[in-house]
Amino acid sequence: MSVETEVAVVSVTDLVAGYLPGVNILNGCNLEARPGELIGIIGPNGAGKSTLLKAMFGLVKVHSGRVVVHGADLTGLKANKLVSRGLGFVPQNDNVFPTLSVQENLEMGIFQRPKDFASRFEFVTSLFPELGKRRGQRAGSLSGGERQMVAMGRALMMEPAVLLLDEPSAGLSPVRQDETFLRVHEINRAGVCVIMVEQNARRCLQICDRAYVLDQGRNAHTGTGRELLHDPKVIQLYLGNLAETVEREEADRETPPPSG
Ligand SMILES: Nc1ncnc2c1ncn2[C@@H]1O[C@H](COP(=O)(O)OP(=O)(O)OP(=O)(O)O)[C@@H](O)[C@H]1O
Repeated sequence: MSVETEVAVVSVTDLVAGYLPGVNILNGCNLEARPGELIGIIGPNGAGKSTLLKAMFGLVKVHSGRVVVHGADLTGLKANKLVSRGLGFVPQNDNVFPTLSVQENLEMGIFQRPKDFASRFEFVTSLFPELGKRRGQRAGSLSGGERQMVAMGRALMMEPAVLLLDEPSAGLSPVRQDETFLRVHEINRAGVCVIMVEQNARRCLQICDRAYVLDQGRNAHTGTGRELLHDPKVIQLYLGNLAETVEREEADRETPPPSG
């Protein structure tokens, strides 16, 4: 075992997984997240990014390979077991109970440890003060960005060591997307290791410590967010052309990403 693997919060090794027998979507993915890291997963449509998160969270059948959390092999465990072993997952869709209030949604997040509700509610509302103010409001009546906060808040109730986020900015307006990236950054700064799948690759690379580019169910590139943002191959294949990159960087300089 390498030193890096020993200190990893999560390590995924040679993961082969898929929805149907004999049809692999992941063809040997590897990923590692160390304490306090914000990890991005980007890549083209259909690359298997969401499938990787779902396989880590026991929602997709793993055919071979391993998912290790804090040194324990948790491959193939069911989601409820994984939650109590330190994994949190926020799916892209249907991630709140719309008929329940904000507070009830957060209570659902910690039904396994109801006695800890008050202290975790305090932590979550320190990150998302709006949720405290709207605790009695039905989640279904919130905006897309607010619902995303409820979903992240609910996953944070169980004090996860690692939070898996599937496209948190999907379907939000550019302003709300920026706000969501800021929130993700704050969650990470509060000490939670975050692994985030994102369609908005550029924004994701700007805030993450390291990222993995997936293509056809395999690792295609790995590096720091900064390295990948400036890697000509990654730019050409996944971020648009160079001229566009320079143009966008100039625009981004006017609206800088959250500083760490
Ligand atoms: N429930 C499912 N049953 C069968 N195949 C599925 C299912 N969900 C996804 N797939 C297939 O798995 C492949 C990878 O999908 P996945 O959603 O992981 O890709 P992605 O990289 O997250 O793509 P996108 O950026 O478009 O969301 C696709 O070919 C998709 O059709």
